[in-house]
Amino acid sequence: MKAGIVGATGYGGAELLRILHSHPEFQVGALYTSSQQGEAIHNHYPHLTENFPQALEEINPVQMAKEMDVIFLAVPSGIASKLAPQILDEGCAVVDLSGDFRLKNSADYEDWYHKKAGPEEWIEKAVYSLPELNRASIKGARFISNPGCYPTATLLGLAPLIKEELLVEGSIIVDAKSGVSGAGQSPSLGTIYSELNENLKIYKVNEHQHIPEIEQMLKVMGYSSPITFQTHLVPMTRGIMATIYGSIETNITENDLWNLYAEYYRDEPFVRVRGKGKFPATKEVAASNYCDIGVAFDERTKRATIVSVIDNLMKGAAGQAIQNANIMFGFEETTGLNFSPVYP
Ligand SMILES: NC(=O)C1=CN([C@@H]2O[C@H](COP(=O)(O)OP(=O)(O)OC[C@H]3O[C@@H](n4cnc5c(N)ncnc54)[C@H](OP(=O)(O)O)[C@@H]3O)[C@@H](O)[C@H]2O)C=CC1
Ligand SMILES: CC(=O)N[C@@H](CCC(=O)OP(=O)(O)O)C(=O)O
Repeated sequence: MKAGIVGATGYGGAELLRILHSHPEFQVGALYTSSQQGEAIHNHYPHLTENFPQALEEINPVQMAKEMDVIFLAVPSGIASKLAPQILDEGCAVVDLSGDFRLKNSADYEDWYHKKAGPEEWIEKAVYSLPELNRASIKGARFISNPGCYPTATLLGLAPLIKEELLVEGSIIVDAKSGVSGAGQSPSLGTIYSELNENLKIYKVNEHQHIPEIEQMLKVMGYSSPITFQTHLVPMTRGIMATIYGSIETNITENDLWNLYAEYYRDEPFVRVRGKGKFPATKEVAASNYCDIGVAFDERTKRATIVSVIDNLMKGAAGQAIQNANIMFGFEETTGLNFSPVYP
């Protein structure tokens, strides 16, 4: 299968290349760029020297669709909404890493992303794919909308509680933290060293574009109240930790909660539930496609605390995109993704 990558010079693109380099089923057919046509990728990323000799090509959706079996869009939101329809119209499969086709309600997209939504027809056809929660709907799809990084950590952390209808409506609070690679490679004041180093900042308070994405999926799963969701920038390169709080009125113990999570994720290759009293750290999933989860229940406050960690560029972006592409094309879901985390 020939895979083309648009936005290969970005962080998500670089991770796609790292995975595809040793993927037995997908071969990197072409790399596309809006700014570096004719250059070799190793001029931008010396760590890829000799891995990908082909020159970066200009973005021509019709041509790309003719030459590739699947196109990964690792471009900013607002760009994918223009490219994806043209590629799909030519019959080529697309996996979109951006937020452009995740929200089924265009008005929500325009409110939270402050950009014009893509064509209604393709918003409807896009399959929002978090495999652990809805892998059945991915098989046979041609257009995958890959979930956001924070929603992946949050929804995997919440799913067992939502499925068992244990959470009191309106009680979910998510305190999420991300490494700076989550903001991509383009420099900005907030991401320069002197602003980040020895610092911890909250951002997009009550305005984060991932709030409607999480709420949309929770609704499908049966929980319809709004959530409180806040994001913080941490002076580290990779990783997301979502610390999730929710009230439980049913009579349960911490042991019950742990058994629920262990059972729910027992057969999932990429979700690892920590043992009782143990909580994951971001480094324990670095550069891997794992989501690691720890759970606790405070019998005094009747509140559950769920800690969910992922690598934002892997399970939060490129890793999950390949996982989805594997399912879409009928390959073993874990193909090319059996990385142990990098530690320390
Ligand atoms: N970083 C993360 O942790 C996550 C990112 N995402 C999403 O994935 C997508 C890629 O993110 P990321 O790799 O971090 O971003 P980067 O900013 O690192 O890279 C984006 C790439 O998009 C290309 N690009 C920029 N403008 C245009 C344009 N007008 N037309 C076509 N291509 C353009 C650029 O490549 P060139 O100049 O070569 O064209 C650039 O390298 C985004 O939508 C992001 O929101 C999703 C989950 C997590
Ligand atoms: C640290 C950091 O800035 N993270 C970014 C993640 C954005 C992202 O991945 O955007 P979409 O999923 O919406 O495409 C943010 O919080 O906006």
